[in-house]
Amino acid sequence: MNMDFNVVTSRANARVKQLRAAFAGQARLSGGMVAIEGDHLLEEALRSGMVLKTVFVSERRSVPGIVPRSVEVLRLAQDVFQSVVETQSPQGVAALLVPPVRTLEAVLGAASEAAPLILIACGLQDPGNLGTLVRSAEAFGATGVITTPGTVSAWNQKALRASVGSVFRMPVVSATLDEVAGLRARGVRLLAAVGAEGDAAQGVDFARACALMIGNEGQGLAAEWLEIADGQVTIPCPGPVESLNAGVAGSLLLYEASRQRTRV
Ligand SMILES: C[S@@+](CC[C@H](N)C(=O)[O-])C[C@H]1O[C@@H](n2cnc3c(N)ncnc32)[C@H](O)[C@@H]1O
Repeated sequence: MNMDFNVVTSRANARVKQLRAAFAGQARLSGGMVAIEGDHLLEEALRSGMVLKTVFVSERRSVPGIVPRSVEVLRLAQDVFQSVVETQSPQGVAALLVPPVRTLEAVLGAASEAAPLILIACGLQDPGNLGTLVRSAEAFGATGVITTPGTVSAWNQKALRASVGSVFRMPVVSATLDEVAGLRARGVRLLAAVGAEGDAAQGVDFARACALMIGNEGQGLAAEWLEIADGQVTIPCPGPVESLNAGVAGSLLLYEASRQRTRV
């Protein structure tokens, strides 16, 4: 299908409008689709088995060779392309994709996996932090990531970029307080990451099934999350800082869990 095409010169083109809505995070107008931009994310999306709806290329460049011939491709006039994309991208390629439907069950990992390792982002607002955490979760072998109500979407443009494609592969699911509390009945210990006065991370057993709850950048973990926790864990900081960045704290705890799990 993606051979040669007419150049779309109108911002009123239906697909262009969908792309713009997706970049703006307007799920209803975009038909629930997600926008991505740049060659690297496009490659990661395809490599990760994402279903691409449409690829958009600026008239100034060619269609990336990795795009399957079955995918719809639209060539946009340069001014139309630049008016739609999130950044002033020099790469001139963007795409609409259908995000995969994922369940809480997927976050627990395959039944053959003895001990789920879950990262729970409790009210994180910074998409860079969330993307970083999803990337670290994949790097350190977590089974999935949960976002709680009020947390920025993992499909946000900045979160996608910070995850460098991990969002395409890691199960990231939204869950309520009750659903998270319900994980305890599945044998998952809920560990609240707190800046001070928790058990020192290196003495906590992360090898058993557990979920690490990371709090909001400003307020930390709200009382209701602390109440359902089975324990509190702190990364000791000898330096005179009040707390660590949420993305850093979660990544360090995931590293410690991975270190314990892969110890021989
Ligand atoms: C920037 S901190 C929040 C700071 C907030 N003022 C507070 O009092 O909690 C964001 C989150 O990172 C995690 N965190 C930060 N420093 C940590 C540490 N030293 N040990 C464990 N978790 C930490 C906690 O989950 C915290 O809620």
